[in-house]
Amino acid sequence: MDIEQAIKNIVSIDIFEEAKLKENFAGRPFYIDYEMLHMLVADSWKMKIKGLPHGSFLLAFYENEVSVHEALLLRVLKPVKLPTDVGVISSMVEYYKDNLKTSGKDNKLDDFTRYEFSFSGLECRILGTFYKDKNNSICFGADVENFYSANNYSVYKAREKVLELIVNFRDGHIIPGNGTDERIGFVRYSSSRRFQEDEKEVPVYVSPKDFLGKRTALFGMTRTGKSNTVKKIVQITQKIGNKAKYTHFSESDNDTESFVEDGVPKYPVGQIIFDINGEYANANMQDQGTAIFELYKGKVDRYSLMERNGEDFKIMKVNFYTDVLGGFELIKSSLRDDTSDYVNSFKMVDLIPPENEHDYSDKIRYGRKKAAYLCCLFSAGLIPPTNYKVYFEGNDNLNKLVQEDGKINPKNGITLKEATSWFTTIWEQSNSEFFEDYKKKKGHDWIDEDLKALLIFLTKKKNPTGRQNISGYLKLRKMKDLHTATNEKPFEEEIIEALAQGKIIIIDLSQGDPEIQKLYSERICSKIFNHSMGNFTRNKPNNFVQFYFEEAHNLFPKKEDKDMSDIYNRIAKEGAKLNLGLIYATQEVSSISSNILKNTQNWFIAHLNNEDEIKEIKKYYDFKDFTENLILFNATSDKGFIRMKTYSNSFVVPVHIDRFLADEIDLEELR
Ligand SMILES: Nc1ncnc2c1ncn2[C@@H]1O[C@H](COP(=O)(O)OP(=O)(O)OP(=O)(O)O)[C@@H](O)[C@H]1O
Repeated sequence: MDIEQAIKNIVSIDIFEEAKLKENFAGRPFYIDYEMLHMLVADSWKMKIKGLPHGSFLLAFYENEVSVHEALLLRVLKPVKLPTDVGVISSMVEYYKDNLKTSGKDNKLDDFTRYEFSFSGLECRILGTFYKDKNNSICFGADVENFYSANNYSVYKAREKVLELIVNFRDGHIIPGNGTDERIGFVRYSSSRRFQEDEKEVPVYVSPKDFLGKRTALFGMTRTGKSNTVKKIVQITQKIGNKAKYTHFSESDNDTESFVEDGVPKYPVGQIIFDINGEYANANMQDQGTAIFELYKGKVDRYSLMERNGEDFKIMKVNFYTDVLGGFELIKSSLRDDTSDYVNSFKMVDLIPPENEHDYSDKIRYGRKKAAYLCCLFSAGLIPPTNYKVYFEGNDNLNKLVQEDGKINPKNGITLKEATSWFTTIWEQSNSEFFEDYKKKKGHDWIDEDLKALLIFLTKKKNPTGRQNISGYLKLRKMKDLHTATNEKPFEEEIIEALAQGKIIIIDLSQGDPEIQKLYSERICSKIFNHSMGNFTRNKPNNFVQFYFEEAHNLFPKKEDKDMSDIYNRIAKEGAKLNLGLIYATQEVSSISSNILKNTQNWFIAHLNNEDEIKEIKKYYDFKDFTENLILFNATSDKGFIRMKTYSNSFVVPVHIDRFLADEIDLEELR
């Protein structure tokens, strides 16, 4: 049966008919308020319904009036005391003291006592109410509008089709069935599955619409199945992207809707994975050929930091001489933590070309600054393009200072080597008469603040006549690995184009140190963000682009970081309007900035091993009901066992995520 049919079948279920089967009876409530319900359960009832694991879904039906169709949705939380418990406990203890057997075949309990002992109380959270509206269709409200005295209700365990309807119920009214939903896993309540193994597997579907342009978090310790879940989401996204109505942007399109009517995206969906460990970009032994690049050949472009012999990788290098601003951004990010005075002044230099073409003086000053900056790159060992020359306005007197015959004239174009020696002489002679006279005449220095910062960096001398006593341009040597002298199209432009066509881009950062990983992911994200913002402000359409980050704690701003200009904060806050989605995985929930957490709509939580992380999770949705269970973990059987809250689902559902397997990718996806 295909998924569409399966979903249609769920929709046709009437829980008011099908949930109230005798064999699903779980107990009778004795206390009820707006949030909690306490009920009486018996061991025999529990046996019949194959147990009541923590987190399982129950339905409490109001039974007093035939015309009222109302059922409270409950989640099993923990045992609660019954008024009769004191008597039961003391009687049980008496049996123990008398060394009388209370269990097994030849136990010594009389029928009445055995009956009394078999009851217990159970506390359940009320998650909301299912009811029928005037049109007789089933709706869900995430609270309780009214409750009657407890004796009016009977509680049933939600199983099979009824459970399927509950866990796949969306948005109050919208029930899955629009043909775009995809299976992600099946309902799983607990690590132990003695009873659950006998029960029919109940599939859980997600709406890809929940992920597109939204923020999704995957939290869990290492080896708990986060990457597997990411791969499932990539697969689901790819499937819906294939259904896009148009393959290209239409120039005349000024309709800002991102979806066509049936929840299908208008344009293909681009996906970009920042692959810190290289597990998406490279063949992965442990996962038996489930590396994304192998499965989606032809749809994937892989980028690497280094040349990869014989492998189909594009190299991410920047030509620092032609992309001056882009290169300078990389340099500034790499010097972010260097706060010495002269480095700070260097980082503050403004290399943006003057806007006003006719401001001659500004243009001349900019020309000098740019040339001095390029000399710093050259001195640091970044190879310039062949026959590269710089042109800037010097001064006849200064040219003579550099060489008696004044032959090195920057106005006519000079090599970077010549320019370096030109600037070095100028700085060393900057106390000479020419500069004093200039200042007297013009009221400002020939060497302005920006040029001064660059010349200090270039000559390694803070004092023009002093010794070389700082590192200066040597600090740029690490940029050599990021630089290329070729004149190809910048790789970010290629990436943006490929994303618009709905490709999957994998950025293999596994060969870079953490600083390089940060630099690259920030740079690429900023370029994509700015491109989308440009489209947005010009009223042009943006297709959906989904960003995937593993080990997000290494890249994202820290919790205490309130810098809203940070690119990840911006994607989290403004991404929705630009159709940019964010999917991030980490084991350190507590280190993620609250701006990002607050803007996260989809949550997948696997095992977490400490209180700090759990404390953070507790603050969101109804995860507080699961905190104790999240600490428990069985390394063999619990991989992929998560608690999931998606945007359109009103409550957390415990799910075992399906394995991402190569042979399940159908040809349709690879179209
Ligand atoms: N849903 C699942 N069902 C069964 N096994 C799974 C599932 N998800 C993952 N696994 C198994 O667990 C292993 C670890 O999974 P995965 O790499 O997805 O974890 P992770 O949390 O991303 O780990 P890391 O943080 O180390 O990257 C996989 O090799 C796979 O064999």
